[in-house]
Amino acid sequence: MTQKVAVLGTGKIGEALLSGMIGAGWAPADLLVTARRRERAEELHARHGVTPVTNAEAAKSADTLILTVKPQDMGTLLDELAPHVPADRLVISGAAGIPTSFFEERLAPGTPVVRVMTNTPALVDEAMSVISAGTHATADHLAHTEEIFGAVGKTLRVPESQQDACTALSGSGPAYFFYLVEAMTDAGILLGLPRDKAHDLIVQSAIGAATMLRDSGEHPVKLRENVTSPAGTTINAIRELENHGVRAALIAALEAARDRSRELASGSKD
Ligand SMILES: NC(=O)C1=CN([C@@H]2O[C@H](COP(=O)(O)OP(=O)(O)OC[C@H]3O[C@@H](n4cnc5c(N)ncnc54)[C@H](OP(=O)(O)O)[C@@H]3O)[C@@H](O)[C@H]2O)C=CC1
Ligand SMILES: O=C(O)[C@@H]1CCC=N1
Repeated sequence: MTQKVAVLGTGKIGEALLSGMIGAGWAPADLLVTARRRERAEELHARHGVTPVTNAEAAKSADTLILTVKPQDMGTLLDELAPHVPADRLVISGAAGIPTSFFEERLAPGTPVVRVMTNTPALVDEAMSVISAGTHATADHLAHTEEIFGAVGKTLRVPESQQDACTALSGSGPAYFFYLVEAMTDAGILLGLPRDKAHDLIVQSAIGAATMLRDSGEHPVKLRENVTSPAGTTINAIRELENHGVRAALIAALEAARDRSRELASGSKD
């Protein structure tokens, strides 16, 4: 039997997921999308051949509903959806912070809910998607969710109690690396390199380091030690990073992201 999947609130994450699913073999005819603005719905149809519908139509005709609106818009979307979602639909939330109980309290009793935190490398099929079951989600629901998010990268099951931490690490994670590249490119300019050359040097170093982290099987400390020659250049840079508290800043930054994820749990506008 064909499984229809609807993405509700198809913005950056929703579109990356759609695109990956189509690339992995899903038929556009089996994919429904909703958007708040008509021109956005038309754009998605033109780009991917998917069918724009209303939120209520999606709830009635898709087997799986993937909700990818901002956390602050989730309450409004659920108010609109709840009367139309039969209890046998799988509801997957891609929103930061919002617990599965938020959905279970608003949808028909027994509705299976799965919470997923993915990240923007979904655009290049290198996402990290972290998956947790709600009260009524079964092994089949988790497997189906893995099949969907597996189209855009890696998946990992975690207890829901770890979702806010995972949001801080991998959900927001790409932003920290982009920030580092931006700062290191600025350093290149300070050292007299043209911006485009500095950018290329840093990006290729990032790709090389990421590939080694993934493929070498070595601990990051060992990989760093291999770059750090006695009385060499790298140790001078590392001393400055330590002097400026970069390690402590990163720990505090991720803790702040985790805390914000917790605050988003209510789906309120604050
Ligand atoms: N961006 C990221 O790196 C990540 C985001 N997330 C989570 O994914 C979710 C989406 O984020 P992102 O894609 O960045 O956000 P976007 O703003 O790009 O996408 C959300 C989309 O939902 C639309 N929308 C809002 N309300 C409704 C509604 N009632 N009916 C239909 N469409 C609606 C918005 O319309 P409009 O364009 O008119 O505003 C927008 O296009 C968030 O919950 C976020 O926490 C998770 C991991 C990473
Ligand atoms: O910043 C945010 O709230 C979203 C969730 C994880 C990444 N971006």
